Order: sequence, then C-alpha cells, then structure tokens
Amino acid sequence: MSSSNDTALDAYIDDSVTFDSMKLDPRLLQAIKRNGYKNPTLIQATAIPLALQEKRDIIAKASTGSGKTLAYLIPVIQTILDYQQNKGNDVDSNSSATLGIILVPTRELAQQVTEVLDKMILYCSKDIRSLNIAGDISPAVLTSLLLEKPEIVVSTPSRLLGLLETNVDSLSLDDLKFLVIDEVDLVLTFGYKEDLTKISQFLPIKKNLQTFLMSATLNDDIQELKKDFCRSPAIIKFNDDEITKDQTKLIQYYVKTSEFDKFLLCYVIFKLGLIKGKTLIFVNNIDRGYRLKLVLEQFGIKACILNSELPANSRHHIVDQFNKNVYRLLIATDDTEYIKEEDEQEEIQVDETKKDSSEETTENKEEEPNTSDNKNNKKKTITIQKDKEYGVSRGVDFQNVACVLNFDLPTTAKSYVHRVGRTARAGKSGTAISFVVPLKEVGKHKPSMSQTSKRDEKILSRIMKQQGKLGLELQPYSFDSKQVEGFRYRLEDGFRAVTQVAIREARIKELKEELLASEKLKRHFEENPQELKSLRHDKELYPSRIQQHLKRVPEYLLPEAARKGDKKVGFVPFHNPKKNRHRVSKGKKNNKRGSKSDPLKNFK
Ligand SMILES: Nc1ncnc2c1ncn2[C@@H]1O[C@H](COP(=O)(O)OP(=O)(O)OP(=O)(O)O)[C@@H](O)[C@H]1O
Repeated sequence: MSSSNDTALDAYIDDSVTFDSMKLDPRLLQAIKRNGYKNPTLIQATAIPLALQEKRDIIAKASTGSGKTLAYLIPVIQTILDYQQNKGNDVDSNSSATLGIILVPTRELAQQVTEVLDKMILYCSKDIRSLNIAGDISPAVLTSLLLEKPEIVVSTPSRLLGLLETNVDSLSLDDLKFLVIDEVDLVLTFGYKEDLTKISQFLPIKKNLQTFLMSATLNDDIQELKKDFCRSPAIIKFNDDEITKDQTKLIQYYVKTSEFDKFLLCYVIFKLGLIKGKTLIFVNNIDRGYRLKLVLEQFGIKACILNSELPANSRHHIVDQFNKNVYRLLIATDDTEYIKEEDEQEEIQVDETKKDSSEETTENKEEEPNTSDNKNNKKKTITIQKDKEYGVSRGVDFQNVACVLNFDLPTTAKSYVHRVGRTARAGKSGTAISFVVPLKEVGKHKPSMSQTSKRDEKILSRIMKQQGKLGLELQPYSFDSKQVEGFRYRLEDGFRAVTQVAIREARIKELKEELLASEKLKRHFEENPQELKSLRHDKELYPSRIQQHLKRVPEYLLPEAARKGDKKVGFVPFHNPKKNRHRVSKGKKNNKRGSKSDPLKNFK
C-alpha cells in the first residue's frame, strides 16, 4: 500500500498496457497521472479489467510492493463514479449511502490506504468522500462524520463490527457495492475471522456486492472466506518466480552471531556508518526495542521506536517522518505472531522515587527489576495497553529503506518475506541482513537473550528453502572479527548501563511523552499543520547512565582504512565511514541534556 509518488518495481510494470486505455473517468485518470503512474503493474493490469468489465470478484495474491492497493482502489472508484453519474440522471434517487468498505488488519494500513484513496479521489471529492474509522476518533466526532455519509469507509474488522453492533443506522449498507479485505491472511491471523462472519450478516453479500480479497501470501483459511464472501471469483496468482527472477535488487545476508554480539555488531555497523541510507530494524518484543535503543544511545547513535503501545497518532507520525527521511534508524517491534499468546494488557510497576537507575548495573539486579524492598518507595502502577490493531511488517509502505535488519529473526518464514519486503520497494535496491543465533549460543548471556532465538537455525533453513524456490539466496556474511573485537569492551560498558529498570523507565517515559504529544498533536496540529515537522520521536531517553566518552570512537578503533588520510575502506562493505566521523562530533555537540534545541519545546 502506498501514498507515495514512487514508481513500482520495474519488474512489476506491464508496459504493454496504459491507464489511458482502461476507459477510466477523466478525473480518476488525472489523479493517477498526477501521482506519476503511467503503466499499470501486472496485478493492476489483470485485476482492473476483470473487476470493471467482467464485474468479477477478485482473489489476488501478488508480491509485496507489486501495487495491490491501486489494483482494487481504481475499480472501486471508477464503479462508484459510474454509479453516481447514473444516479444523477435518475431524478427519484437522492439518497446517499455507503458504497464501499475497505477492511485492513491494522490502523497503520487503514491510515495508509486512506491517504492513497484521498489522492485518487482528489478531482472527484464532491462525488466520493472517504472516512477512516479505525483511527482515534471520539464517538461524538465519529457520529458527526458519519452523518456526512462518506461513500467509502476504511476500517479494521473490529472497529467496523463495533460500529455495526452499536449504531447500525449510521451506515446505510443497502446499496453497498464493494467489500475489500486487504492483507486478508493477516486479517485472519489477527483473529478477525469471527468478526468477519458477524460483519457478513450486515452486508448484502452475494447480491450486488463485489468483493476483493488481496494479499502477498495466501493460506488455506482463505477457502472459508471465499465461500462466505465471493461469487465465482477470479483468482489471480502471480507466480513469485515470474516476478522475482528480475528482482536482483534485494540482497540478502545472514550473520551467525551470539546473542550479545548482535548488540556489538549493531554498534559497529551504525557507529561506523556501514549502511548507507535508512535502516529498519526489527525486534521481536517491545522491551528489546528499548534495550537496543538505549544501548545505541550510549554511543550517541539515535534511533526511534515503533511499537504497539504507542498511540496511533504518534505511530502514524513516526512512519510519516521516517518516510520523509527525518530519521535514519527505526527500531520496530514486530510481535504480531505472538499477539494471540500475549495478554493484551501488561501491568508495569514503576518505582517513582527512584531517580537514577544507573547504579543498577549488575546482571543479578537486572533479573529482578520490578521489586523493591524499600517500603517508603511510592509505587505507581501504570497500565500499558497494547494495540491489537498494530502491525508494521505487513503492507506498510516504508519508503526508501536501504536495509532491513532482522536484529531478531522472525519466527516464521512467511513473516520474513513480509519484513524484507519493506526494502527494495518501488524500483529501489535494498539489503536484508538477518542475525541468526546458533543453538549452542542460546542462553549464554541472559540479559541479551531473546526467547525466540532457540528456533533461529530452524527458521533460517526454512527461509533459505523458501527463497531457494524463488531462485533467491541468502548469503552468509562475516564481519572481520579483529576489527569488531576492538569495540567489545566499550559495548560491554555501554550494555551494562542499560538495566532492566532503565528499559522499563524508558518505556514508560516515552509512552507518557507520546500520549501527551498525541493529545496535543491532535488539537494543535489540526490548526498548525506546518509545525508538525518540529516534533521528533528519536530523542534520547536518558534513564540509563550516559557515558559521554562512549559517544566518540577513538581513532585507533576505526578500521585502518578509515583513519585520517586513508581512502580505501578495508572490511567495510557498505559505506565510507569517513563521513560518519564528522557526524559523530556533530552529534556530540548537540546532545546536551535539556538543550534549548529540543524540538518538543517548540510546541509546548
Ligand atoms: N502503476 C504503478 N506505477 C508505478 N508505481 C506504482 C504503481 N502502482 C503502485 N505503485 C507504487 O508501488 C509501491 C508499492 O505499491 P503497494 O503499496 O500498493 O504494494 P502492495 O502490493 O500493496 O505491497 P504490500 O504487499 O507490501 O502491501 C508504492 O510506493 C506505490 O506508490
């Protein structure tokens, strides 16, 4: 899904067809052109005529980044425009009704699809209005927005069901023409099957409703949905190898490493600027995201965090700014696979009187972070609510990501496909690096351990098999251990400072700030959209002991070739580290705590 002006991967474009030849409404055509799209992608060239001319239901499976969003949006908009035109000629017909519903698994996608939709209806906004009901909207505001009778409603299944069950009259569904379920297998993974069954009872399914079920990966569960939602659908499956044989733009590496050395390698990679461009780092749970951020922070490496407990507004803003190149490093928690297993709510005890957690640097203390014997300590319980409708490994159109780094390997091969699909999008090249912990290394260093790494080797062989079928391969990558070793003692020092208590405090601090910002954002930025630029999400969280000396890399630790006067970079494969030295000193200068340049202060 996308809201960009980018072009799709060349391999996906069908240059034997043009949008001009598709007999589309001039207003829609103008919007398509305005976004720089000339030829449809393969999936668009196939699905649009089937949906428009033959009025078929569509089940489509096509790779990540292949342009599935427009494959359903164009027919939906075109048919509604035709319908509105016919209705305009019919003097008896005056009523407004919901004509299309688009269901997506996460709020991130709801926002993204709405943005693409709004661009496509730019020139016909009198005839077609959109409403995303998955966002943070108060019931009163929602009611008044629904009174305007938007023609297309975008939602997650649970939001839509909630609305239908409490206020079915707010949507008039008798004339509904389209139902789209995007990322359909994720919708099912998220446990929405029951919601969909209930929703189907409100919809005129199999009468005059045309359905689109879209995904990059499809599994057997789809059969049931097909039975419930479709009438003799056209099933479009693009053979992945057809497309991927040209797709040499994604280079995949795996790195066998111990649990602790994942942090060490990250430090080296980002401190030396070995990756040129933006990196999206995936971790498997929220705490690990904060641990990594705080460790990197020790060395003056800034990153921002994206996870399911941040408010939806903040999440949207973070993705948006990342896409606009405001941040280079984004640490995203991808825990969607565990959503069913985890409790929705997590109680966290915060010791409010403890000002400085930096004293707690021993590993024993880290094991029991949340208890304190001190009866005088005032404790406050904060309930953190995770958002079930969060997801970033799927469908989100992160733009210009140079590298996806699987800091924690995903727990399924399918999830790997979706994660690495966040790079090498839209005609660009990209690199995927995955850290893999060999079984013999698992559990050797508890504080750096991830529960999921036990299965890393198994998952890696599945991933390799799956990529092998597509003619793609993951290459082993080894770092020059001599060069890396030089950084070890510094990392040990920095790592120790990031206690479990520090992680919890950082997590709560960021949450509080983002909640505050999110509320402020909502009201303030509605009036002053320009100021949105000044809000940053990658501030240092500071609860752990910051050791200023760690922020600088002494010359002797740099690879020989990166030292003064040398031009050639020895073991560094991605990027010239000389540039980075400049950045290091600049970062140091700007890192004063409470400095006036803190952009958050601009909108207080
Ligand atoms: N016809 C086109 N010509 C050029 N670029 C296009 C075209 N259609 C879509 N794109 C661009 O291709 C990128 C990928 O499109 P989109 O996000 O719809 O892919 P997707 O198949 O939904 O991927 P995912 O499965 O990851 O969600 C977007 O940046 C979009 O702007």
